[in-house]
Amino acid sequence: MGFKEQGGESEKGLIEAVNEQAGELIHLLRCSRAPDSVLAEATAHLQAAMSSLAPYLEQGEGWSVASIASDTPGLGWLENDLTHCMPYSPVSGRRNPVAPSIRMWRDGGEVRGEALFSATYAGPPNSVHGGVIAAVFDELLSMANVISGAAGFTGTLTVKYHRHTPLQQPIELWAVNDRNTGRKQFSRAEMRVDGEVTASAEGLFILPASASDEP
Ligand SMILES: CC(C)(COP(=O)(O)OP(=O)(O)OC[C@H]1O[C@@H](n2cnc3c(N)ncnc32)[C@H](O)[C@@H]1OP(=O)(O)O)[C@@H](O)C(=O)NCCC(=O)NCCSC(=O)Cc1ccccc1
Repeated sequence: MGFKEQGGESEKGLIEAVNEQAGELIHLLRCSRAPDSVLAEATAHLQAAMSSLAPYLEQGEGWSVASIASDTPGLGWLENDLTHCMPYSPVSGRRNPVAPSIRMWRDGGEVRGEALFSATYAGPPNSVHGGVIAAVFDELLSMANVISGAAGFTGTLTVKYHRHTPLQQPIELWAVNDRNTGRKQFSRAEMRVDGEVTASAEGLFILPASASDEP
């Protein structure tokens, strides 16, 4: 996988803006208790929006089937925005409305970031769903691999849930690639709240035997 560095700010075009709005829509659907008349009105608006978009649905091979951006020249990632190379990711993609609010950046040989989970991602009361936490770790560990020079497939992901990870509070993200041995990549990551670890993870990622199998 040939990631290359790019300079400048990532452009937030209409595609990212409309996805941000759709994310807010998901939040409103998940958290509001609107009367039937309002739900019917909202449904009509949504059907109109779906009718507008449907003719532009892409099928088969192409950018829409991968979280990695084949429409981003060179699969570029930015030092201050590691999610740039996976805009369609369900975990961090700004062109995917199901993704929670996540930023990740490079800090030397480590990945740092911040996440804020709305009630859309709730599991236990006031807490982030454990499966969502695992998904974020998968992405975070992958980013630690990316900045080490290559990203393999997740082979084994081990998550330890130390305490509840709260909703609606900034969650500090951290990850590092410890070592690469042959085709194996070993990485660690943590989520912290006010400096306290709420969850940690270890990942063993496997680089493909041939370049044609790259993730
Ligand atoms: C590629 C591989 C993981 C391994 O297959 P092969 O290449 O044929 O492996 P081979 O048999 O040649 O063994 C080589 C060495 O590796 C070891 N080893 C092998 N497997 C495991 C293991 N599971 N766990 C631990 N170790 C394992 C094995 O013992 C051997 O060790 P040895 O040399 O004897 O010491 C394959 O099973 C697969 O595709 N799985 C599905 C992966 C998948 O779907 N993941 C989720 C989606 S990706 C994602 O989400 C990340 C992402 C996010 C965003 C964007 C981008 C990425």
